[in-house]
Amino acid sequence: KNPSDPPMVFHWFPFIGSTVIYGMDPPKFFKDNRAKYGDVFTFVLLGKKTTVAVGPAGNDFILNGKLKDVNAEEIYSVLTTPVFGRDVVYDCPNAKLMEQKKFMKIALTTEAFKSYVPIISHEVTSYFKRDPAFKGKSGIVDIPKKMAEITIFTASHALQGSLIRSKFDESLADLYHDLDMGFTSINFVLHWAPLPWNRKRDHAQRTVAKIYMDTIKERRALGEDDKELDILKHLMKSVYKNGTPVPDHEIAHMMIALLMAGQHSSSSTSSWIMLRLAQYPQVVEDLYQEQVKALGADLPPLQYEDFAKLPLNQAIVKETLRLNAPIHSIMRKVKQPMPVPGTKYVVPSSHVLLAAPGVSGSDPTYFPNPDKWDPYRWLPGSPNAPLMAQNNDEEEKIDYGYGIVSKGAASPYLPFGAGRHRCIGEHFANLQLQTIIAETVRMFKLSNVDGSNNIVGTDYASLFSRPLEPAKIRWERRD
Ligand code: HEM
Ligand SMILES: N#Cc1ccc(COc2ccc(/C=C/c3ccc(C(F)(F)[C@](O)(Cn4cnnn4)c4ccc(F)cc4F)nc3)cc2)cc1
Repeated sequence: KNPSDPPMVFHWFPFIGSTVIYGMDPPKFFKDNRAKYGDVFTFVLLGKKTTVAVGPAGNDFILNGKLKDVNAEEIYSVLTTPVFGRDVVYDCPNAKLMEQKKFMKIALTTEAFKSYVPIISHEVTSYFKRDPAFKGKSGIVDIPKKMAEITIFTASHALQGSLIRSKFDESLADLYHDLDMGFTSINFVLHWAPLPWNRKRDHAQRTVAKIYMDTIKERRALGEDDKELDILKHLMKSVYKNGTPVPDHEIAHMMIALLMAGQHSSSSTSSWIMLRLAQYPQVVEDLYQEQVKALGADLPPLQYEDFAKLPLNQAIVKETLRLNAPIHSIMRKVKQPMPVPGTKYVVPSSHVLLAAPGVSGSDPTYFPNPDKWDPYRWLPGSPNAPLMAQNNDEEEKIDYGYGIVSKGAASPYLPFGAGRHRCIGEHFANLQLQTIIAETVRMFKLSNVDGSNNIVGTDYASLFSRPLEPAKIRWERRD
């Protein structure tokens, strides 16, 4: 035992270590061990020594780690490459990922977002009108299944274009399901195993990639007639710094990556949002009134500019992501010994680093009454207002090759990560989720089936934490 090693969480068995107790409830595991060992401690996760560093300093240490010290692709590639396909995201040097993120981010323009709002609105309202679970005056529905469908339709149509969206009504839906079976945290370990779902995953990956490549050819043939502002169109025109145009198979694989990212994060988050609104029916009424006051009692069709006038609608997404972020653990391989600033610890190169931004998101130092879901805390004048470590304009900014991002070093609220691997889908996700909320509260009142203000527990076993199912809520159509 090296005196500079961070403290080790007590465990009975080698290899298993603390895997099960961590996997059951990661936030509780982090909180309990933070109380015992402080902000930096090591635990054994499936045989790997995993050093956790929590709090704003821990977030900064890991998320702003230097390329020479920390590596994401060594951890994630075994999970993502079989699903996304080769040569993209974690199956290529980081410099290439930075260029791929630049291409994706450039496509997500304000002009594109303005075109997305009517698309997302229409997908939501037509879904609620045609789905049998929402027939009649009121009813009870298992909401996660419905939100998974709504998010795949809205994300595929907006981000991938109407041609891809139309294919989700046919073959793409089942193929997506097979691909999704391979996107599980079990594959962090058993990615190599010839398990039945891994064979289905591989077949689905090849078939979906081919659908994208055929669509690319279709749209090339359309030429200037093709007016849609989706990412696929933009990637077809993208060229790497070394002069190479992005190959069709890489475009297809990036589109699969974006589909998986957008789908899992938004379907989990939108499910949590619906469950929170059912937990607090008064908030649904406040959201409805907010729209009436800001947009007029006749509630005209939503447009991009409206969301700036709906602060409570925006706060719903922020507060839900504070307590129910889909990614609870961000991991990096340590490449060379890393001294932890302000401590005597040095993290050895055999360790994996784990950042858990959600820990500071639930820390009373920054969020008074942290365990209460209170969207009003993000609006001026709330007693539970966040005590941010420092305000945003002082925050350090940096460009890793895909645009200026805040280092987020001091921020206790990082549901979209920070630094080189920071999310590029944040603005799309916010637009998509806010549109879903605004359309839903126009059509329905929501409440818990038993009228209580309880909420279901979290399933941490899957790759993205999500509500334990079934998660039923009661809806009532507004007359
Ligand atoms: C509520 C929605 C979302 C949340 C909470 C979320 C969260 C995150 C987080 C925490 C990271 C950092 C991962 C790491 O550091 O290892 C990340 C990265 C990323 N996300 Fe998202 N995300 C969301 C939606 C999206 C969407 C809609 C897209 C695509 C359209 C997307 C694409 C990406 C990409 C490309 C990265 C970069 C990964 C890297 O550089 O290694 N995300 N996201
Ligand atoms: N016993 C037991 C037992 C033990 C442990 C456990 C559970 O332990 C863990 C540990 C870590 C994790 C990590 C989650 C994780 C990381 C990366 C990714 C990702 F890469 F995939 C993503 O960031 C996703 N993303 C980004 N934005 N939106 N989505 C992404 C990036 C780019 C891209 F283009 C597409 C992408 F979609 N996805 C998820 C999850 C569970 C259960 C049971």
